[in-house]
Amino acid sequence: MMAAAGEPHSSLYDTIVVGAGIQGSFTAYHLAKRGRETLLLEQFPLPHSRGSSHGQSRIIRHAYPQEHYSQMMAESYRLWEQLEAEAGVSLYRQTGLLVLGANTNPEFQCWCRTLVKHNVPGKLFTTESLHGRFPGIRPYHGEVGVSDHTAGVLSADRALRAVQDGFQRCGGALHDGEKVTDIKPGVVVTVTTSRGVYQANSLVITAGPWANKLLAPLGLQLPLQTLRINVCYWKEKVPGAYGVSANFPCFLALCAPHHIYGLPSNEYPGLVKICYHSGSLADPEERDQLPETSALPDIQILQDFISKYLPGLVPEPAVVEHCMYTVRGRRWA
Ligand SMILES: Cc1cc2nc3c(=O)[nH]c(=O)nc-3n(C[C@H](O)[C@H](O)[C@H](O)COP(=O)(O)OP(=O)(O)OC[C@H]3O[C@@H](n4cnc5c(N)ncnc54)[C@H](O)[C@@H]3O)c2cc1C
Ligand SMILES: O=C(O)[C@@H]1CCCCN1
Repeated sequence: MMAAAGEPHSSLYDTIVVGAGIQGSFTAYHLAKRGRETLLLEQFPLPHSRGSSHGQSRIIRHAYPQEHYSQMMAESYRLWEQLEAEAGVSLYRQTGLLVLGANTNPEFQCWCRTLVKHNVPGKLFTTESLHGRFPGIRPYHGEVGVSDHTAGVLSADRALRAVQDGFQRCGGALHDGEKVTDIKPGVVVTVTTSRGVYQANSLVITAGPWANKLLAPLGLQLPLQTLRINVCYWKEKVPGAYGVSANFPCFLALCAPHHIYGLPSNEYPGLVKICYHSGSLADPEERDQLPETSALPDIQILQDFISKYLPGLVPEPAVVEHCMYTVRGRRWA
């Protein structure tokens, strides 16, 4: 249980942030760095694995088909570097990212245009040069590739800890195991929790999959859906063959209805994290209640992909963890 850091000099905070996932934690951290009296409220004792920010790894990349994401990334990399320096920890490991697809695929062409437009260092691979550079990848249907050399792996859990510690170092108050149960808007907003009542000049809600639950009593709903994601890890037939030290990159394969993505084996030696960028509708309060529908199609899609494209992996998930996505409608947030 995180100790509640220094309480504000007055009973009124400048800002209350609801939700200490990566979004809320960074929001609170940058507010406190700017001298704002900030309270960060988290319903579960930290660290926890119920939301979207937990786990060992995330991909960071410049390459996004969504223009606005690519535009934000230069500053994002700089802010990550700043946090690493302040926290004295390493959070980012450059591995490069390979986007795999058919060169006739409009989405693949969009990725290539984005990389060129933002002068992202990278390389185009023919089917032959792709297999030559990445022997562990079999371009099953003659796919080609384009790489983003700046991409890499962020240590997710370590990043959360670093930014929450930084927030408290800047005088922020972090209350975990304290659920927000009521919000009363007004010139001063009043926030009631399972342990107290607080007031602030402004409120930021970064509740991830729980956002609409918090907004409902205020008569607000966002067009969001929450999905249960299977975070699958697959065993290397030759340990290390798909590892960071074998220069295996993060990858995104545009050869399924939704993306399939993977990271080089690192956090669990001998196991490679490869997931399907979709999942089943789930309430965050009942995330692991299996849906009535048939066996999990995403795992079957992954097994089929791995059998065809990544012959050096055992096509049976060795470990399956879970995470939540919050997506806008059927399109991805
Ligand atoms: C499997 C998976 C892989 C991903 N891979 C990548 C990747 O490679 N690269 C990338 O950039 N992104 C990736 N993402 C997306 C990224 O992880 C999420 O966008 C991000 O973690 C969302 O953070 P958040 O803070 O919005 O949500 P969360 O982490 O869910 O945080 C919300 C927090 O609010 C708290 N909360 C909710 N209600 C209340 C309440 N009433 N009172 C108090 N606290 C409350 C919750 O307990 C939770 O801690 C991935 C996500 C998943 C699930
Ligand atoms: O955002 C990312 O980079 C990864 C891969 C794509 C799906 C979501 N997670």
